[in-house]
Amino acid sequence: MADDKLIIVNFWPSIFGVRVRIALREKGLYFDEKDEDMQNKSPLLLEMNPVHKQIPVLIHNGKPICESLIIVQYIDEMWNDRVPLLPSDPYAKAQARFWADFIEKKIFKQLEGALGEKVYFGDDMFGFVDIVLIPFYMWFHTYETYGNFNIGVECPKLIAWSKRCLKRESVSKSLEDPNKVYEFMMSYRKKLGLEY
Ligand SMILES: N[C@@H](CCC(=O)N[C@@H](CS)C(=O)NCC(=O)O)C(=O)O
Repeated sequence: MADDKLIIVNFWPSIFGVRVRIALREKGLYFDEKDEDMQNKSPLLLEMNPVHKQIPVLIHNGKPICESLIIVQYIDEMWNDRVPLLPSDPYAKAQARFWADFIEKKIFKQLEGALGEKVYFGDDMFGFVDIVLIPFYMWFHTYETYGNFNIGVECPKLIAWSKRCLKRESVSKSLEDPNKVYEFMMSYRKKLGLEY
């Protein structure tokens, strides 16, 4: 639909918001974004997501869709005439949903095993699981610094996969600069009175 109006209610460092950006860009869709002040949520956010009052919310022609995984699946179903983000085979689809759910629990090491030698999580097809996981990349530097570990040493295949994903315009245009995210975290912790 050419006259679709799409708005993401977002907060720029959010991993969840980036998923929505990537999915829309994979489908070649134009969207606007409204950045929220999370300390002072807008009436729009409270109206669009009255249950959780969280970003991201995708507003499609005035109607809100909440929860990033649900939003990405909505985008895939709504624009099913373009590159699919989920496989059509029910078993492969169930597997993709399983790993997306798993990512929500953030267990990277086992994801390294699930990726194996594949180009993307959906074999040659960049899709749902890739979209759900890649936004964490912009936080890797912050996790590593605060957690004092090196993701590249622990999970080299995940890092190589991240680089492949970053070659896609939908991903590189959607992710924020990891240094900017780190600076945001530092100033946030400072504001909370934490030393480091
Ligand atoms: N399960 C949600 C998580 C969204 C989420 O945690 N959003 C955070 C920002 S990254 C938020 O809005 N926090 C504000 C709050 O919880 O009051 C999703 O996948 O969309």
